[in-house]
Amino acid sequence: MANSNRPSTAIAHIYRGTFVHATEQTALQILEDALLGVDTEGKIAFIGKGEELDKLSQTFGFSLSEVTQLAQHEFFMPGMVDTHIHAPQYSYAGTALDMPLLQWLNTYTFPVESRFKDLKFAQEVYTQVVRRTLRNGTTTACYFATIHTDASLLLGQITNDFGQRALVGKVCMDRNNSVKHYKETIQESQEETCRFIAELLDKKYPLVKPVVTPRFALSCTGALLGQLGAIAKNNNLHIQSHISENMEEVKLVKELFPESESYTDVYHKYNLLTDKTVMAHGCHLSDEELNLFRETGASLSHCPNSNISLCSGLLNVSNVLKHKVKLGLGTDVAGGYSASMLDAVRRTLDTCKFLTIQDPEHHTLPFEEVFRLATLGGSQALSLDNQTGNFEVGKDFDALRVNVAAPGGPIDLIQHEEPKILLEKFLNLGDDRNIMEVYVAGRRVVPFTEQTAE
Ligand SMILES: O=c1[nH]c(=O)c2nc[nH]c2[nH]1
Ligand SMILES: [Zn+2]
Repeated sequence: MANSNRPSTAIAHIYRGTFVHATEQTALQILEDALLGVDTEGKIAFIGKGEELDKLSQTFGFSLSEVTQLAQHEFFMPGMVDTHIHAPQYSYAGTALDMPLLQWLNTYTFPVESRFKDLKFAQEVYTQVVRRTLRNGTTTACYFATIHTDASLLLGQITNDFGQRALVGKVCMDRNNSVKHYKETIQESQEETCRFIAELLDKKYPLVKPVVTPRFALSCTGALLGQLGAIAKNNNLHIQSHISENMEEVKLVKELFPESESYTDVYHKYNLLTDKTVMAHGCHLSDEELNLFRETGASLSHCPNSNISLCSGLLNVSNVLKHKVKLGLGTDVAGGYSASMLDAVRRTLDTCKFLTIQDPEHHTLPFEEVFRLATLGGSQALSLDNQTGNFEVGKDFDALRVNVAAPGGPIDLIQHEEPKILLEKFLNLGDDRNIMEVYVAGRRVVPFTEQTAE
């Protein structure tokens, strides 16, 4: 039986072939010889079996010649969701990985981010990061920008122009003892956040939304955290920040906020933990703190490349999932040196294995579960799972057309592999050469068009 609704809008595209995705019930569902229809609004109109072609074509009013057939080693998978990435830090990605977090921020990050007052520089870096992430299969990204409102608005414009789904945050910080010119007064931070939200919403970009972004507890006074919690609540907005990334940071937060029971409690007190909150890292959270995440509906972004590169810690993903906390993956450019979500998948698997080496009782995640985290898990972590994350009728068609045997690509196929093996090979060995096309809300955004080409 085809899973179909009565058509309300016309069908724009029909694809036939293998589709792989995650669902609530199963980490990897494989649909072989499936038919998927996308309507003119970019939504999935039906998913059926190849043998139902005649019936579907009558119901939905398309002709058989409109069907695009995937080749033998091709499949569609949902676009990947990068739940945590710093767009300005792309300017030094792949360098500056020789210090722990707080020294790294003071030495590299703050001086570079302060340059984004310059809109020309911002335009250059932000265009590159959006192009690079899209080409690597990130259909949704949750971005930190910098404290500069106009440059942050520019990032919103660029994601919209390229057709990437995005949450964009103007960073808020009214504390910075080391790079004194890179901070705001509490009043500036509050007023500029309101201006950023109003101006971005005013643009009515269909896929781009603002996210309230206190950098982390050490960069903000309690008063600012409280104001940002109120702004998010009054406007029903997403919230993003960092939590419990490295031990020195956790210790300093305790000293700075002695009235709070834990790092998580600091954010909770200021109404910053909601079901639209995503917190990066969480490597050193206690079980009680994880319970508070679950109770509030807040989620975590696992950023394994960054956790390893800055020697911050190893997140125990199994324990997070055991506590039923929503979890996605993040590249955390540039603490993480790679802007590719395929790297985040691999480093997630590596981190599990490090933990298993340390403790053979530790349960290593199967690759299927990590695939789910990179797609559906990320959409849930960003509370966007009613729009994206998998192939369900009514969701937007956010998808990657993968050819595991792409000519000139990095994968040699020795045998006729089944779809599950093709996906495993792509996740472990593939790169952008295997991603033939990227779709966001039904629109093909890679290869780039004349408008989005250099
Ligand atoms: O990985 C990180 N990158 C950052 O830019 C940052 N700021 C606060 N905490 C942070 N952690
Ligand atoms: Zn970060």
